[in-house]
Amino acid sequence: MTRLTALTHPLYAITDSANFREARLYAVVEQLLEGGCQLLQYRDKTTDHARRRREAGVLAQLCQHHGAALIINDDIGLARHCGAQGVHLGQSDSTLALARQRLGSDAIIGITCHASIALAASAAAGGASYLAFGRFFKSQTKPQAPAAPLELLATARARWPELPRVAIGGIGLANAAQVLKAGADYTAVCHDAFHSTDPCEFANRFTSLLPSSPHRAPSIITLGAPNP
Ligand SMILES: Cc1ncc(COP(=O)(O)OP(=O)(O)O)c(N)n1
Ligand SMILES: Cc1nc(C(=O)O)sc1CCOP(=O)(O)O
Ligand SMILES: [Mg+2]
Repeated sequence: MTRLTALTHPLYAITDSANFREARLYAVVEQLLEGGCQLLQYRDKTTDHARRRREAGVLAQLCQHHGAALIINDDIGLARHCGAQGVHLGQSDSTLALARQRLGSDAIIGITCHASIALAASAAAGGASYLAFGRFFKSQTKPQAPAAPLELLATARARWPELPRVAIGGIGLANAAQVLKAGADYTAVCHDAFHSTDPCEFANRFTSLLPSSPHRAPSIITLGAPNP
């Protein structure tokens, strides 16, 4: 029987693969996982397929060891190859339907919706596991990403209360609480997570940023179960 794990930690770490590769990448990821991070995205925009396969394989093992979920950015084939729990797809990537067909009903499939409720409606209707909105702040990793207002998160929560919302773009310890309060379930963080002097402590500090409600919203990703 599949063991279900509720991913309650609000940090969704995204690898800074432009600056961290192989051993240095694994070292930071291990610390983030030790600090409680339960959701990791491998985002590497290169075409070095051998290294990408190697790194994704090691990250899959590290995540499994810590009970965390590994999501692969853009690449459904790599997600299948390394046994990741899902993929993240943007508007110019493969389709949600193809990802669902190739990865199955339990897979976590996240969709970039930028600042658009119309894109979110299409992702929700197509069976997305989470909706990603952003960029909310100035991003060092992707400065050209289109900006989004924080109010969007409450609008999405009202319309799809059970569909997890991920916020992205320039998020760190200084503004994550604001984003969670505005209606995000998860804060996706690349630069600040990988450039922290103590990634374990960085991840750990996100635990105390959760909104004070004793019951987290129903929109929590569960590993091993179709979502939402
Ligand atoms: C959690 C999350 N949200 C948004 C993105 C951006 O995806 P995309 O628009 O496909 O851009 P790239 O990341 O592929 O450059 C993401 N990766 N993760
Ligand atoms: C990959 C990505 N996508 C974004 C979007 O808005 O779609 S912002 C972004 C970069 C996130 O990294 P950082 O935490 O360093 O800002
Ligand atoms: Mg993409």
